[in-house]
Amino acid sequence: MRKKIVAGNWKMNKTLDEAVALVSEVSNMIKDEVTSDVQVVLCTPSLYLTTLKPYLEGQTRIALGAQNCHEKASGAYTGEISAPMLKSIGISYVILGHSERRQYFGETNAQLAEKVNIALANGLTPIFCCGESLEQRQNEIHLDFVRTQLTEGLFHLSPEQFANIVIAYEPIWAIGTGLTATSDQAQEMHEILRKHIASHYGAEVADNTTILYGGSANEKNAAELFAQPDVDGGLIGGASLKSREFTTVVKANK
Ligand SMILES: O=C(CO)COP(=O)(O)O
Repeated sequence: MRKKIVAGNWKMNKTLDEAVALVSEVSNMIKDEVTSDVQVVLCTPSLYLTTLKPYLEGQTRIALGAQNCHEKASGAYTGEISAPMLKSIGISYVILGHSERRQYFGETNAQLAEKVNIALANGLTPIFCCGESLEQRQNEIHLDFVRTQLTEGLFHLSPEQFANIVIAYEPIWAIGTGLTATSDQAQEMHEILRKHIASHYGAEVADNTTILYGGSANEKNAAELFAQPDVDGGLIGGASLKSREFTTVVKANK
């Protein structure tokens, strides 16, 4: 049985006081209202992770995650954060290859393969993002494009390593636009990705891989998206910045 996950990607939002308030509210709501075994991951700005950790003490259902890490362990990379640093503060998840990182920071599949390696070597679970642009979808090259992102970013891993990967399918045209993929579009891509994983690692590994959907997922559409057989949860941007809305999304992942 694969894990159900709802992860919040806060991106570059919230001051420290706001972050503490949001984590506290989410923690209380989840404690009181969520009975299912869904794993919640809060990917806050890295700057706050150490401060936020005590606010989740004893809260088994919520983990903290980073939004990126560097592909090297240490060195002269001003402004960067490494996987060993995240490990040293007890962080368990890291988003890798978000389309905003690919677009604004030029991250490539080859570089992401290195980031995945160092994240795994430090006991972090990568949430590996993939997804096509609107133009690629209109030109009907989106399936191949996303399959290649997985092949080049992940398929060098052994089956044992791959078992620690979470995939997030985030069509770029749906991110922050209010334009969600329909549940059929999400299911179609998730099924294709699972088959692609099966073609390389076999059906058992593919069946056990958690594949999240991201892109304008919110309290209104989450239940329908999560009801799709190959959609195991969500990577939530805007809707993770409000405690009530995010908790409603978490509860939708039954
Ligand atoms: O990029 C996303 C999560 O990583 C999705 O963002 P939105 O939910 O704001 O569209």
